[in-house]
Amino acid sequence: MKFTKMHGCGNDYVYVNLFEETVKDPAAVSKFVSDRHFGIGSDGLITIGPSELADFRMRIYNADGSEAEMCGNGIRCVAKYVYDHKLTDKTEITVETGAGVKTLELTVTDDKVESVRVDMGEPILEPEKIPVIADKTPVVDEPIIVGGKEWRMTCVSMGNPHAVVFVKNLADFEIEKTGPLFEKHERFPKRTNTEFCELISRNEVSMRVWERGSDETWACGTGTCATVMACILNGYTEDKVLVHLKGGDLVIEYDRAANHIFMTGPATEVFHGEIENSTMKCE
Ligand SMILES: N[C@@H](CCC[C@H](N)C(=O)O)C(=O)O
Repeated sequence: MKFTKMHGCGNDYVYVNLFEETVKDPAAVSKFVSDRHFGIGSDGLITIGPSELADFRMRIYNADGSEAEMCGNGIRCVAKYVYDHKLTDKTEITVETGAGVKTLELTVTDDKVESVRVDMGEPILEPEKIPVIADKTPVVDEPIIVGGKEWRMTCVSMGNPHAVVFVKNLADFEIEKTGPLFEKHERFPKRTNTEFCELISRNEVSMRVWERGSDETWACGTGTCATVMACILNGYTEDKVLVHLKGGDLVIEYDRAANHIFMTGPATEVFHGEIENSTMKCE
């Protein structure tokens, strides 16, 4: 199986081009390739293939093999892959995801994609659609007991579920202790991604993320959008925010008139490789 390793702000995936390759058991392949000791090393697997609804279709599998609806950093890398590998010459493309069709604008320098602006669509705030067990809409600054302590969360779906929690002293925050308890908390029927954030100003936020199915990652595009929406719902920031993540920065803009969120950020190709299906025990 030929693959390409790419990342967006350090959120890294193994990408497989389904125009050339077949992946029979993506959940098992994702678990194998994601292993940083016995596999390739990544936060999961992303496949790029044909679509009947859009220019391309992407599917995203977390490191534990579970399939997610959408990946913000991944979709920017998909745009870079299809343009740089000459599957398209368009600089505005559409990509089908489990969270609907997204439109992307590519910024190209020396015939390579440098950054991508994605229309991430409407933030979803109804608890049953996120899903989170709560009795009010939107779920803003809502108390939740996790690990014997009361926290406050704001919940947003960007096609996938997010709980946003504001903390002080983010650098020292014990994310590996609290993240898994949020992820598997009974109030999240489909588990959740959790963003822990510290406000810097009305236009700047720092964020760390515990991802459903992939543990702590260095960035999360959908999580960054959910964070900015949570900041706006709590009255903490303006509509355009620079978000600092462990692996880089993303710019998120909420267009109130359209009720759409736009994400702009980099996409990077690291290396290509080939791996035997027998090595992955997925023939
Ligand atoms: N890293 C991603 C989100 C990947 C999926 C997530 N772990 C989930 O299960 O919903 C991003 O950049 O958005």
